Amino acid sequence: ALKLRPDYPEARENFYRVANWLVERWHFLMLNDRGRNQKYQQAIQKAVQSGCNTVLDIGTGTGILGMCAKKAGAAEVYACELSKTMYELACEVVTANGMEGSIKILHMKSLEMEVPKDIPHRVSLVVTETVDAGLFGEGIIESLVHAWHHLLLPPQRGENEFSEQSATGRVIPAGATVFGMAVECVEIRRHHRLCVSEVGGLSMAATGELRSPVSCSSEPDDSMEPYTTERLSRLPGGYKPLTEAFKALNIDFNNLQELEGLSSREVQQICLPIIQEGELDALAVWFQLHLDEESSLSTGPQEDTCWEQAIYPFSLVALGFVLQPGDKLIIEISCRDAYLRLCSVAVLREGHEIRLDRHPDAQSSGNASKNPNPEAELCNALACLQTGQNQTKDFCMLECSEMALLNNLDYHQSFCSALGKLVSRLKVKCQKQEQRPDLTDPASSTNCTDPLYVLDVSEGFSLLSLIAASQGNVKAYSSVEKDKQQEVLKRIARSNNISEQHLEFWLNHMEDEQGMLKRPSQEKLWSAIILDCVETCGLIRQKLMEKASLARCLLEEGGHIFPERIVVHGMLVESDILLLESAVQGQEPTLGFNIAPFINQFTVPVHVFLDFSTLECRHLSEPVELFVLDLMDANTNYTNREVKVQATSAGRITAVPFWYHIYLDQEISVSTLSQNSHWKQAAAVLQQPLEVRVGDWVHLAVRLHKSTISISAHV
Ligand SMILES: CCc1ccncc1CNCCCCSC[C@H]1O[C@@H](n2ccc3c(N)ncnc32)[C@H](O)[C@@H]1O
Repeated sequence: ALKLRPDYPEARENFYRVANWLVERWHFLMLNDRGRNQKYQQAIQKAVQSGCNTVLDIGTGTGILGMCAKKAGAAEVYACELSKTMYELACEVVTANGMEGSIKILHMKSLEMEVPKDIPHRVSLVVTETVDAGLFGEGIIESLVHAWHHLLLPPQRGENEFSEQSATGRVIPAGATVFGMAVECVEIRRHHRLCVSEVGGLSMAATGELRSPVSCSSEPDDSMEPYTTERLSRLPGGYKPLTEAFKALNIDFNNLQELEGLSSREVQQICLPIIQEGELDALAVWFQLHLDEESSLSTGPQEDTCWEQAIYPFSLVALGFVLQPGDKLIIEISCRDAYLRLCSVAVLREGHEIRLDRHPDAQSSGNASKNPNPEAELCNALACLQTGQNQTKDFCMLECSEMALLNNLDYHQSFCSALGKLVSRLKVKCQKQEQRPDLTDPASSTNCTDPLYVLDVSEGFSLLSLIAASQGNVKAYSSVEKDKQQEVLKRIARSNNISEQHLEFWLNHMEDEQGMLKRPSQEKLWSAIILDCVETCGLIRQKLMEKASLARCLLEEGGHIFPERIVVHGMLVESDILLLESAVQGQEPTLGFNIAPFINQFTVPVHVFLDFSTLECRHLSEPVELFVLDLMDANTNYTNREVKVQATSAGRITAVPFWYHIYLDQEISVSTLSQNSHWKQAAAVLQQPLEVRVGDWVHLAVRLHKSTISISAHV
């Protein structure tokens, strides 16, 4: 659609969302990582010069590694790519670099490839970088086992073998070493477990077990992810190592037996001394990719690498459980279902062991007197872990952003105050009408014992309906849909003396947005409607203004929409990392190959899921108000605004990060940039960086069209 009508705004907005999805952001980071590209190039050159002259690039992406092999003089180069978009891109890139005749690119997964159907004979070299932050997440083990069986010449046997290199197969990278470390990190903790005992005046004692989608149990459960990923060096508040980095696993990609044995390797336990006091929040995992004997790439947190680490959050032990120096942490490592799984199973403290695999209330803190042989106790603790018999099944799963929202006390306290103000204001109004009924308008006669109606159409898990109901004489409607989540709300309501009939559930997924937004009943209107305005990624929710105008018609006299106003703030920054994550910067980082113009078609002008508080950047201006959205009065809204902002430092403006002050009423507001906000921020990346001197006035053209913010700048 964009190719046909480049100015068509809907296509443009959808393209951004689609482009973000089609081409993963790490492509830009990878291609801009000159060090990585050069290391791969050198390893490939050495292999080709030593005789590997038929090459297969598995997961070619833009084709860069295949082109390296060709340029190094390989006689035959093949490449395969499972993503259609990347396959087509690779074809364009190879053609643009004059190699279309000499690299055969296949749009298929390597596992489907056969000799001679897809490639005429077995190759002597496979290059690939099909790895994710957890190493195995892109299926590299399975791909290499298949490659050794079907696509590669047999490996070199022993040193004395005289067969020349070209008759033997080899893989680049040659192998990997996986490292781990136990960390304390509040930022991880608040995204993966409930950290508060009371929220918005509601006790959370009755919630039951709440879990994020990341399970650290060694039991593979399809609804859970084995790990999440974070860039430890960029987490707000940082992290605290609780153990030295330990070597978790070594794998040789040129050893088929080792590759095949990986998933049946017995579970490994290691015992780690705690080096400083702290709460066990997660295990962080990274790796070294050994391209060959000489060079390797690392994804470690201490490197200046751009890669994320795999994070295994810990959530089973009671909050406030502090590890002490002298403790020993027992960790279990397994990769049975092709995923690397690590979990902490026990702590050895002064001769007795504290099991970490049970829920706190089932804690049997054996002690030295009762437990003469802690190791025996530990072994049977681990044994029972194998069967997973002690994983409590009845828990409620929340997204990480929902868990962080639940832990956001300021957000809920603000709503509690704003709703309280509205409810008392409406009650006073009603009493006045009761004392002096307006005879000219019989409909205005209201019975003040009737409850007020409040509707919460927040996306996902939300406590706001309960907070409304807890104001007294309020009938609250919630759009929470999942059964388990509704049960949690009911349990919280009961334990906070909110009667069942003051809480109803409406389903949010009615066929159209009108479906959800209706009157509470024929003769009633809402006193308050709570809308969800900003997505976790930092963008305005789609169709927000339509929903707001619909909601306004459903309010009773004096009723209110929450929030009533959203003020968008932003500032001018110079940020190289944002450039590196959004577009390939010329030909130089990509070894002189002409790749940038092709992959940069997928550049999106707005970058999302940013942590602005830890983004490496230079501030070139003060924060400035960019835009105001009034949800209570549509007439004051506009779609364009010219904002002038003065540069306070000289530099090159590359982006305009923005965030929101969400006004619940005239005085009470929450910021999406606040310290324990569950929101991330977004940034408009400028088409062309803009040089400014101190004092220069920069004109920003801010446009909001269908919830998509676009910003252009000129001096
Ligand atoms: C230091 C490396 C690093 C460390 C941590 N995080 C990121 C990185 C950077 N590498 C990320 C690559 C990750 C994606 S893999 C690259 C491309 O290959 C494709 N594919 C994947 C498997 C596969 C297959 N069997 N057959 C054909 N194609 C295949 C994907 O469709 C993708 O386009």
